[in-house]
Amino acid sequence: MIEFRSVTKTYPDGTHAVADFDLVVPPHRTTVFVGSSGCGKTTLLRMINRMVEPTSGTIEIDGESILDRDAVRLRRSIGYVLQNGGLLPHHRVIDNVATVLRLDGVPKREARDRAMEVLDVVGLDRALAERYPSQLSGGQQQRVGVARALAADPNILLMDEPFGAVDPIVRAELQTETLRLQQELHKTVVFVTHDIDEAFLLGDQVVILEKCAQVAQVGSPSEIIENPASDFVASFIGTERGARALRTKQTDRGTVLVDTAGRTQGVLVEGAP
Ligand SMILES: Nc1ncnc2c1ncn2[C@@H]1O[C@H](COP(=O)(O)OP(=O)(O)OP(=O)(O)O)[C@@H](O)[C@H]1O
Repeated sequence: MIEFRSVTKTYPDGTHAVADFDLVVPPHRTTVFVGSSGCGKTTLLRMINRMVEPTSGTIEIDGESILDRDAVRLRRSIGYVLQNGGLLPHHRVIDNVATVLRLDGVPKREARDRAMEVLDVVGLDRALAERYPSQLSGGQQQRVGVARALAADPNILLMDEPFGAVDPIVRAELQTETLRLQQELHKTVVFVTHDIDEAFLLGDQVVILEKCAQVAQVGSPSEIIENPASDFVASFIGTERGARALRTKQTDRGTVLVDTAGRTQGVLVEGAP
C-alpha cells in the first residue's frame, strides 16, 4: 500500500505543482491518475520513488516513510516506465532489460537469462534481444521499457503516459497487454494518463485531478460514471457531452445499445452474469 498524507510540492521557481494531496493506493491493483496537462500527475508519480522530493507531507510504502529509505535503493526497487521508453540507445535490448539486475549485483550471465525470461513475459520475441532500440517499432520499444521495469520483480510499477507516443492501434494492443500482465503479476501499478478512456479501461481506482493535483473524484470507473462528483468531473468524463450516454433500440433480433450519434455500440444480453 502507498499512502500520501498532506503532500505538497512547490518547485524552486515557485510553481505550486501539488497542494495538500491525500490518497491511499491499494496494493496489487491499478490506480490511474488522470487530468489535464500540468495538473501535477508526473510530479505525484515521481514523488513515490523520490525522483522528486515533496516540499511537505509524507509518503509511506507499507507503513514506512520513504524518507527513511535510501533514495537510490528505493528507486531501484520500484519499476518505472516512461512515455518514450527511456531506453539506452547504445545498448542492445537484452542489456537494457538486464541493467537494473546488474546494478543490483546479479552476475552477467544470470542477469541476461532473467532478462530473456522477462522478454517472454511482455510478449517480445527473443530474436529481438540483440537489436538496438532504434531497430524496433515504437510498440516494441514500449514493451522493452515495461520489461526493463519488471526485470527486478518490483512490487510497485510506475507508468508515466507509457502509450502516449504510439499510434491508436498499437496503443490498444499495449493496453490489452497491460491488463493481461496485471492479471498475471498483481503488481501495485500507478499509471498516469490524460486519456479518460485509458483510465477507465486500466484503472481499478481512478483519481481525477484538477490543477495543483486537487482531487476531483476518486473511485472505480463504474462509481465515477454512475455518480460524477461535480460538473467538472461530468464534463471531463464526457457524460455532459453525451459521449457516454447510450439508449436502447429494438431491432428484429433483440435490443441493441445506441450512442447519441445513432451508432450501435453493442447488443444487450438479458440475464448475462
Ligand atoms: N522541474 C520543474 N520546475 C518547475 N516547475 C515544474 C517542474 N516540473 C514540473 N513543473 C510544473 O509543475 C506543474 C505540474 O507538472 P507535472 O509535470 O507534474 O504535470 P502533469 O500533469 O504530469 O503534466 P503533463 O500531462 O503535461 O505531463 C506544471 O505547472 C509544471 O510546469
